Amino acid sequence: MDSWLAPAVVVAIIYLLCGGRWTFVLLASVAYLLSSKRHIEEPETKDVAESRPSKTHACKCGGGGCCQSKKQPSAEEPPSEYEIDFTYSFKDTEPAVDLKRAPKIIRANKSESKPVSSPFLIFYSSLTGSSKRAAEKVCDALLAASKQARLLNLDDDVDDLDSFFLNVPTGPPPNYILVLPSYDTDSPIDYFLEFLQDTATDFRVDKFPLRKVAGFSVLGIGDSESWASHFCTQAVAADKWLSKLGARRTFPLGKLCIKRDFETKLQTWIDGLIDSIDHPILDESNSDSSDDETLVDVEDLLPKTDTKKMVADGSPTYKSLTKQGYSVIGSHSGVKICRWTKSALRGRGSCYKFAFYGIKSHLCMETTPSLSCSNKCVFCWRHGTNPVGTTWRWEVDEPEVIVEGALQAHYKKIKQMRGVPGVSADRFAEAFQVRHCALSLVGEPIFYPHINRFLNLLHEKLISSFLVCNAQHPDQLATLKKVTQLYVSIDAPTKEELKVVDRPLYRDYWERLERCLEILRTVQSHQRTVYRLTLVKGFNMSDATAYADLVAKGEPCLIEVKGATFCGSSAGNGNPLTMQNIPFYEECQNFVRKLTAELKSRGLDYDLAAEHAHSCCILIAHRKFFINGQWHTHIDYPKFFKLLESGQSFNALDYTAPTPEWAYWGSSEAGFNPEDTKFNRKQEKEKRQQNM
Ligand SMILES: Cc1cc2nc3c(=O)[nH]c(=O)nc-3n(C[C@H](O)[C@H](O)[C@H](O)COP(=O)(O)O)c2cc1C
Ligand code: SF4
Repeated sequence: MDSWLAPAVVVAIIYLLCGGRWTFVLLASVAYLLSSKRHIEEPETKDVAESRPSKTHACKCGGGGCCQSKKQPSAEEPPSEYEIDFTYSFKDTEPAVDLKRAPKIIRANKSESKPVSSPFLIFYSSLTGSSKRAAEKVCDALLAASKQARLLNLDDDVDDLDSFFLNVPTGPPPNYILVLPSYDTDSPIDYFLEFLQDTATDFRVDKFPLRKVAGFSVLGIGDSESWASHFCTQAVAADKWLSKLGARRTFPLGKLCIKRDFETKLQTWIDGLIDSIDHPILDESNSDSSDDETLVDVEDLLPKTDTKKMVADGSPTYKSLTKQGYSVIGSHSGVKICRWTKSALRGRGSCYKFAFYGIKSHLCMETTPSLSCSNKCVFCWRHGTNPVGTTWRWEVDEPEVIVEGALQAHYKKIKQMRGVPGVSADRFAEAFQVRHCALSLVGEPIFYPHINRFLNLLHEKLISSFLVCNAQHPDQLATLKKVTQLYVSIDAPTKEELKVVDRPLYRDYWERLERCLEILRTVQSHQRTVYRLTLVKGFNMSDATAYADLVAKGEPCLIEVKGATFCGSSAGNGNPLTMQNIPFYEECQNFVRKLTAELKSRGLDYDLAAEHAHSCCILIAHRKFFINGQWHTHIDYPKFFKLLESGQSFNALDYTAPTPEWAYWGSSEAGFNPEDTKFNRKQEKEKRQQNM
């Protein structure tokens, strides 16, 4: 029947039955309509009840009851939400730490953006090579699966963590894979984790900067047999911090033990990763979602350990340093006998410091109370294994231990020179009374929290102090007590170039440098201050004008300009320099001429004072050191100690001494002491061959 005909017939019957009274007709009609509506709805309710899953349905939430109220997705219609246990990705690995709430369920929402076409950036860090090999395998597998993939060593290829872990490279959003070993001793990953943590807790930056990456996965490499309670802790922490920074986890954290079926499990993880690319599981639950209550804080995940040693016995860093002739003193200091000390013992000449300041190399000890540094300079050999950091996070040794330890280690090395041909008996005897300490070996000496007590101990022993700092620690520089000579390294004249040359860890590296120069001109103007410029061709030699600006800022007493030294091939040590970057002496001479002209042109009273051609080193001095027609760049050491002992305030001009003429800029000796024997390796070799 037509839908309108039945109600009309009903209304007509009611009208006739109630004798034509419209009120009754109206009430009866409303009652009829209501009852018929209920009748229409009832079958629908029944349909939904029939669609509920049966008790035997395989539920992804593990019986937690979530699906009781939700419609079950069909095969054609993918679910909009996944729930995965990310706590342990491999069932047979031991739990790394005693989790407070386990197993941890992370709820993940399906993202709009798919990482399918995203390029992969595979970051790794490796001290002994296994993580590097694993990362290469991941990379090869991705390339074989026709994905774009690029390997990046976090310690060498990534100069600026900001450009990947605060900002994201431009272009299609990349997918990050991190392959990380774990070390309970200090390792470069500690700095990486410190960086992630600082970024995540820095209120000045975007709370979720890594939302822009397509996704991330972490593969941890460790040793669950020897480090059961610390197994892969650093990878676990990295996984959590990346998530906290807003990155979405596309594949679960893998934790592989190098001693347990490593290759097979690595392959399984890689296969799973590749498989997940086309079926992405995107987890973004750590980014400020309301479900955060189910998550465990990363601090809770990490075992509470004591402060680490910067260089622990037996650690890869320790092995690397000792292999190169360094003696590690305590846990963060080092000493090494330099080639000039050996040369001076054999009467073959001292280093440029003898020509410029009167330091005899056989009386000099090169040491550092902090092997760690806040830069990764291109001309430094130590990349990859060196401790780095912006804050002191290690155990601290007492200065007495370092001074005594360094002297003993130095004397031990001198003793080994006893039988070397050509060693002068007099110089050999003198060498057991160190007179000068060059705090310039590697690392950053003023980073050491007790640097002032350390300097006091040296001075008490009448050992002069030549302290070189990297212009990144203005607070420590401002409170530094008197040193014999205070250096600041100026490795590039502009903000942009400094970033490339020094690869600084601090974001405000340029402001720090500027503050340091300001401190030299003001608070530390009583010191004998020196700018040290290390010239690297193609990096920092083009802009003499900008260097002059920096000289005007800090008004140093002296400017030491030195051509960079080649410290071996770039392979393996992260040093990107080749011989092409090492300037010839002539190029250094041209540079200092330009710089001096630039200084003079703006009324800054500096001039070329001395040179040591053999070391490719030139000294520019303020004209106040040109006294009575003679340069006075040398130091009267006994006077320095006398003034220090007196407690009175004094400045650089109070303990100067005349520079010998053979060290003058332009002299025929070009800085070579005429009393020493010039040793020409090539000629000596030829002579030996003729005598054979
Ligand atoms: C000094 C030292 C400390 C280590 N500490 C840990 C640790 O805390 N947790 C862990 O799972 N593995 C630890 N390991 C094992 C390394 O993570 C493992 O050897 C790994 O393969 C090193 O990776 P790499 O070769 O890429 O540097 C340590 C190894 C050494 C030599
Ligand atoms: S400041 Fe010195 S120790 Fe530090 S990275 Fe540069 S060259 Fe190496």
